[in-house]
Order: sequence, then structure tokens, then C-alpha cells
Amino acid sequence: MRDVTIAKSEFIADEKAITKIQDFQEDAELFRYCTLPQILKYVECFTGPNIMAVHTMLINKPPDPGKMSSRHPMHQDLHYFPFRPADLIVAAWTAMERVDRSNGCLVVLPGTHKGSLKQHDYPEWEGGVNKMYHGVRDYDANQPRVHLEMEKGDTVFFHPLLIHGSGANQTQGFRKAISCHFASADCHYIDVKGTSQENIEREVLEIARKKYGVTVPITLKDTWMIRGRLVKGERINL
Ligand SMILES: CCCCCCCC(=O)SCCNC(=O)CCNC(=O)[C@H](O)C(C)(C)COP(=O)(O)OP(=O)(O)OC[C@H]1O[C@@H](n2cnc3c(N)ncnc32)[C@H](O)[C@@H]1OP(=O)(O)O
Ligand SMILES: O=C(O)CCC(=O)C(=O)O
Repeated sequence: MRDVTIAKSEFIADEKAITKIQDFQEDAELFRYCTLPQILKYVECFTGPNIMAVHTMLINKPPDPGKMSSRHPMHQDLHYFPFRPADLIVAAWTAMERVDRSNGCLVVLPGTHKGSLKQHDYPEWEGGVNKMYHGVRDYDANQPRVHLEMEKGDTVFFHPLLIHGSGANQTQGFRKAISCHFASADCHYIDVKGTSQENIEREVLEIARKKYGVTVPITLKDTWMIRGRLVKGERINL
């Protein structure tokens, strides 16, 4: 994907235009990350033995174009997931170079993983917000936050209810990280109709129609079923 500030410009397509590779499950080399024993050893503590890699990203946070659009609003990843229980889902996020406050490290609100899923919407940012970058509508901005400064290769594992985001990249370099969300294959899908997740389902299905030409009726669940890949054990529900 491209940053919202260049989404509608004649920017020349090259690696510097790409701010994120979403869904790399078909790329054997990148997907190797999701199968590394060093990662799965910790993932298994959360998911148990039947492990699905449900969502993959290589994030290439660009130098901020001056609009603060390189920030990632504070959010809970569970907002995007139509499956439960939350305690059987975990994110692994690995720094591909040193990340600190200057290039937009992760920021977390400790303890929020013990709360519930909150309403998410687009934040009202003057400089624009990237497509589908929803943020928690109400959270206590005075709550203590922790900036995760990490060295190349450091990995953090976090719960899908943890409120987190990342700051602007104030350097001239691209801040790279690779991440994968894992879930137990024992998780079950839920229907998000009538819940706070209806707004993200609507957007995802609109992209499926407009960008991928999907004409048959589908749900959020279908978009996740085609992404998931078994990495250990047995594929059960997901
Ligand atoms: C879905 C899984 C989420 C898992 C949760 C983990 C937590 C998170 O990561 S939260 C963030 C989730 N973010 C995303 O999922 C990013 C989604 N974005 C995308 O997939 C792509 O950027 C997408 C589909 C919107 C556009 O893809 P792209 O190949 O650039 O499409 P393109 O055909 O050039 O543009 C399509 C339209 O989108 C607009 N657009 C492109 N990029 C952006 C952007 N960054 N912001 C706003 N609009 C954009 C274009 O201007 C164009 O608009 P229009 O139809 O009016 O002309
Ligand atoms: O890498 C980042 O900047 C933020 C990633 C993130 O919060 C997420 O994908 O959920």
C-alpha cells in the first residue's frame, strides 16, 4: 500500500512508494518468518499446538511527508478479526532495524489487553489517515504509555486487545518491521453483524468488490478463511 498523502498522486511506482506489503502468505521467503521455530516456540504458549498464521505484513514505514500520516492510530487488532477467543490469538512483530521514537516505534498502553474490544473509527487527523487505519474512539490519553525501543531482530509478542499504535517516522529512512498474527486453529468464526466490527467488515467487502471484482456475496469471515495458513499441528475451525 501507499501512504495516504501520495495515494492519489502520480508518484513513480518503486520500492520507496510501498509502505506496506500486506498478506505475503504466498511468498515462500517472507512466509518463512511465520514458520521459524524461534517464533513458534513463543506463539505456542498462547495458541496451543494447532497454529494458523492468519495475517502477515511487512511494514515499510516511510519518512513522514510532513502531515503526520505515517503515524498508526492507537487500536486493538481484534477489531479486524472475526474469530475468537481473543486469548488464543497473538501477534509477533520483529524489528528489521533499530526502532526508537525517532523512526516511529510501537507505543502500547500496558494492561489494556485485560479490557474489552472498543469502538474504532477514523481519527480526525488534519493530514489524513490511511485507509482502514481505524483508531480506538475513546481511550484515556493520559494513561501511561510505553515506547518499545527495539534492536534489529528483537521481537515482541502481544495480545489482540492490547491498545497500541506507532509514532511518526521523523527520519529520512524507511522503518522496516515484519509481523504475523497467529491464532489457534481451535478458534471459531463469529458473525460481526450488529457489533462494533460492522464498520471494518463494510470497508473490507467494498475493497473486495471494487479492487478484486468480487461479485458474489461474501462476509468478513471469507476474507480471513482464504488468508489463513496452517504452520503447526492440525487445521480445525479457521
Ligand atoms: C485487513 C487486515 C488487518 C489486520 C489488522 C492488523 C492491524 C493493522 O494493520 S490496521 C491497518 C489495516 N490496514 C490495511 O489493511 C491497509 C489496507 N490498505 C490496502 O489494502 C490498500 O492500500 C488499498 C486496498 C486501500 C488500496 O490499494 P492500492 O493497490 O493502493 O489501490 P489503488 O487501486 O491504487 O487505489 C484504490 C483507491 O484507494 C485509495 N487509496 C490507496 N491507498 C490509500 C491510502 N493509504 N489511504 C487512503 N486511500 C488510499 C486510492 O486513492 C484509490 O481511491 P479511488 O478509488 O477514490 O480512486
Ligand atoms: O508497525 C507499525 O507501525 C504498527 C503496526 C501495528 O500496530 C499493527 O499492524 O497492528
